[in-house]
Amino acid sequence: MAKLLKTSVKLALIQLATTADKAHNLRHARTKVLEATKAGARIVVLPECFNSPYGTKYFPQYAETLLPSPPSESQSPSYHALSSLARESNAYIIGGSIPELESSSKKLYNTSLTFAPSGKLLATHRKVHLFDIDIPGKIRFKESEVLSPGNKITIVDIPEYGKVAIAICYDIRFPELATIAARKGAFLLIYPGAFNLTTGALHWELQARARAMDNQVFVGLCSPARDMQAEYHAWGHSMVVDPNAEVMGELEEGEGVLVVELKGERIEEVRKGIPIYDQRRFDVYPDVSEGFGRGEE
Ligand SMILES: NC(=O)CCC(=O)C(=O)O
Repeated sequence: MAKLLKTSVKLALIQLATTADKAHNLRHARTKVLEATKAGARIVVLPECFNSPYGTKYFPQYAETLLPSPPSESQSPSYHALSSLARESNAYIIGGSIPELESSSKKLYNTSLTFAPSGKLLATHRKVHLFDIDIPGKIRFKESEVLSPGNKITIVDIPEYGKVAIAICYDIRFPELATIAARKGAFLLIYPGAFNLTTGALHWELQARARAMDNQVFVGLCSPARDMQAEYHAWGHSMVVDPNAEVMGELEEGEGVLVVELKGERIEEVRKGIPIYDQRRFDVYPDVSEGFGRGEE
């Protein structure tokens, strides 16, 4: 069987301290990404809403239309900063997420951009499941008040390494997305995400380890650093989990860079020991398997 992760690779998660100053956030992201690539990282991930504060009132104000051509740099500063950073650092950059304004429909999305070391945009993922929750006395948040949902699963094929699936934060709570990506051959599920002090304590690590365990793949969750002066208090604790659901590395709540080496043979080793991947009984639950695919593409 061909290895899903073709060769070992260093993955970095940047737990960035974000501010209300977008230009500062972009400069600061550059410094941290270069720190990670100096340590050997080849795939670098930024957090959800890395260029703006996280909050529905901020999304319209910080939103950018994605315009690749150079004269549009002032309209798409984050797009261009990420593209040139990928070139400068010679790494694959999974640019967390940014508020996006789709120019024709005027709709807003929470969107992740992934760039190749050439600076080329490889994929965009618009958050599919909007974060709409209401836990009395704890937290109410309704992304759907201003954002529209995306409608696709995002998998990036990196020729050197293999397939990486990208989704955003609340998307992690929907295991179908992860399972479909794994059945399509992803070796790594990446979730830029900003959980909070209520749900972070309960479910952040649990979700990461569950998605890794169910699918026997690597999982990376990348949060902004916690800022108790901000309106939204991010959980932090960015982490990488291995295909056996073991935590390979985790940050605390402050700013930090986590670099972890993903070993090429680990997925097959785990799947050999506990072969659930090949033991699924699609004959017993064919409705569930619809759309999951029967193997790698
Ligand atoms: N930004 C988000 O989608 C937050 C998701 C979250 O906190 C959760 O509990 O789920």
